[in-house]
Amino acid sequence: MSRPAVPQQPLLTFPDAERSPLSIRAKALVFVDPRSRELRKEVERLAIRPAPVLIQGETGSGKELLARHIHNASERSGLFVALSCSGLGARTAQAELFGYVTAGQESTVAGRAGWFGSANGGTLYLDEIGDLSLGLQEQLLQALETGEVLRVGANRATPVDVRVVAATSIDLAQAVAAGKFSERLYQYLGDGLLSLPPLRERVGDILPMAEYFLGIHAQRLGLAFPIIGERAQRTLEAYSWPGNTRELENIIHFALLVSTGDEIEPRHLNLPGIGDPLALLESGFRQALAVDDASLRERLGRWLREASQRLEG
Ligand SMILES: Nc1ncnc2c1ncn2[C@@H]1O[C@H](COP(=O)(O)OP(=O)(O)OP(=O)(O)O)[C@@H](O)[C@H]1O
Repeated sequence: MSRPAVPQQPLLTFPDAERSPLSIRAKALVFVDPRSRELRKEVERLAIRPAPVLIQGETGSGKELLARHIHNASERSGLFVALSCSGLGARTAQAELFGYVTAGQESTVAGRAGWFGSANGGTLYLDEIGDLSLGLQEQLLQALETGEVLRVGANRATPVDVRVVAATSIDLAQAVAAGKFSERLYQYLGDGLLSLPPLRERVGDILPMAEYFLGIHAQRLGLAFPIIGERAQRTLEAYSWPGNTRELENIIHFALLVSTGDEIEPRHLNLPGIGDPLALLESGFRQALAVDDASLRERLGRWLREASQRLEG
């Protein structure tokens, strides 16, 4: 039996308020490292299935970009609606997510439809799904399983055709074990699990991404396109990138603005430790401790101690 059509809602504003103003939305996925290329194959495979997807990855690693890519590759005709579950109001979350009806019908169309209804025919991206309350997790699962939502204040359920792509930066299996996340929803979403490795484990992506960000920011700002010098390249590859791709983009944007010649050098990279002599000495100490030869280790240690005393004095 075919379902009654649900009108498409003319929306949307994406909740971008928490994003760094420096960050721009990449138009392309830069996936060069062998691990990323494997992941890409998995993404293409999952994208064309109607099933939900769960993307697990550290903050800034590219989960939303991947979700957009999945939506585009799925050829679903509706909108891609991005929602951060951590941004939902404690008391209004249910109405925000599933919509509501009011006697006077004075609310806006978007308000009535809720995020779920707004993604009808398209994809609902639920960032940090672990932040959803257990009650809403159950309602979400029910909506996904039945293809219907019950708006707050409504007597009848409304049919919806929504594909969910959820994302998390925490290990949801642990949240399930701790009783904080619904096991059934985890199993439902986990059918399409994508694990996005942190940037430090995709070293082959670092320089191509750096070049890519340099290109788009240089073009946007009308600046000449400097090259990334050999030493700066090694520095970028050796850094641990706790903020992942978003941090890399910010570092490259900064380097573009502060470099004067036609080459980016390590001193242009605003990374912890670079240009800070005490931090350099600290890393020297660490390396000296690892030296096999005891007398050399002792001499290096003495020399480094003297140097740091001079610096501190
Ligand atoms: N593979 C990639 N190629 C090009 N740009 C990328 C890639 N991955 C991420 N980016 C860019 O890095 C930035 C961060 O990505 P995104 O917002 O998708 O990360 P996220 O994991 O969803 O972050 P958060 O955990 O904060 O929600 C964005 O500007 C995005 O366009």
